[in-house]
Amino acid sequence: MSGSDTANPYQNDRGNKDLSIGKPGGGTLTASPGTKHAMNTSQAFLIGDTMTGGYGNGPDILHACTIAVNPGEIAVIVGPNGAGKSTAMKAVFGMLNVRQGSVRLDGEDITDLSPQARVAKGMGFVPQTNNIFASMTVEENLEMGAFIRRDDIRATMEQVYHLFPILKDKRRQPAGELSGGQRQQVAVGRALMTQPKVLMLDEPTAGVSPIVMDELFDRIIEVSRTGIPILMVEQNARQALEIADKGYVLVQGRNAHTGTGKELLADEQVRRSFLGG
Ligand SMILES: Nc1ncnc2c1ncn2[C@@H]1O[C@H](COP(=O)(O)OP(=O)(O)OP(=O)(O)O)[C@@H](O)[C@H]1O
Repeated sequence: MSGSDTANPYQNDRGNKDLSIGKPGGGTLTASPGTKHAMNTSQAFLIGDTMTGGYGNGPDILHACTIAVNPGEIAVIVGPNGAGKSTAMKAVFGMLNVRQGSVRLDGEDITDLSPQARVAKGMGFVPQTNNIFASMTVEENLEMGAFIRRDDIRATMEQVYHLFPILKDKRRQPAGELSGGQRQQVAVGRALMTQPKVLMLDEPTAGVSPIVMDELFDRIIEVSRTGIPILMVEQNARQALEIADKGYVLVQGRNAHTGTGKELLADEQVRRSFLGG
C-alpha cells in the first residue's frame, strides 16, 4: 500500500464531520476532505504489530500478524472461518497473550496492559455476542457504557442519539426487545459513550439480514466520519471491503493480502479465493 498524504494523514476521503465523540491523538478532528490514506503502518494510530500468540498455553494462532488503523479510516479484517480474525482483534484488545510483536496506541506501547486499562486509554470494543444488557433500557445501556467517566455524559448521549435516531425513540425500552440490528446499534452506542479514540467491532453484522447489514454499515460509516478509527472483523467480506479504507485478509493467522478495500476487491486472487469469484 502506498499513499499520497497531504494535510493530515489521519483523515480519509469521505469528508469527516466532527461530532467530537472520539478525540484521536487527544485533539478534536476537523474535516480535511480529499486526503487519502495514511499508509505508514508502523506509525499507525493503533497497530497490532507482527503479533504472534494464542490462547493460554495453547498453540500459536497468530503468526506475525499485523493489523493497523488510523483516525477517519475503516479497517476491515476478513478471511475464511477459523483464520484468526477475532483472535487478532482480541490480541489488539489484550484478551490473549502476544508472545512476540507489540500493540501500540497513539505511539504508546500497550502490549502489557489489561483490556480494562486499554479502555481507559481510549479503546472501545464491541464483542460479537453478549454486548448489551438485555433487561436494561436502551438509555441505561448507554449510561453503563459511560462507566469510566466522571464528567457530564449528556452531550455524548445526544451525539449517540444523533448517530442512531432509532435509539432515541426507543430509549425507554428494554434493549432485549429491540431487533438484531437495533441491538447492535445499542452495543456500538454503548462503546461510543466512553468517548473512545478507536472503535473495534467484532462481526457487527453477524446474524442480521442483508438490508439490516447495509443499514449498519451506513451507521458505521457515519461513526467513521466523526474521525474515530474503526477496526472491524467481518464475515461479509465483499460488502465490508466496499466500505473499507484498508482491508486485511488473514489466512491461518497470517496476513495473506493487505490493501485498500478497492484494491482487494479488484485483486483476482482475492476474488477467486475469498469472494466467490
Ligand atoms: N477461546 C479460545 N481458546 C482456544 N482457541 C480458540 C479460542 N477462540 C478461538 N480459538 C481458535 O483460534 C482459531 C481462530 O479462531 P477465530 O475465532 O479467531 O477465527 P475467525 O477467523 O474469527 O473465525 P470465524 O469467522 O469462524 O469466527 C480457531 O482454530 C479457533 O478454534
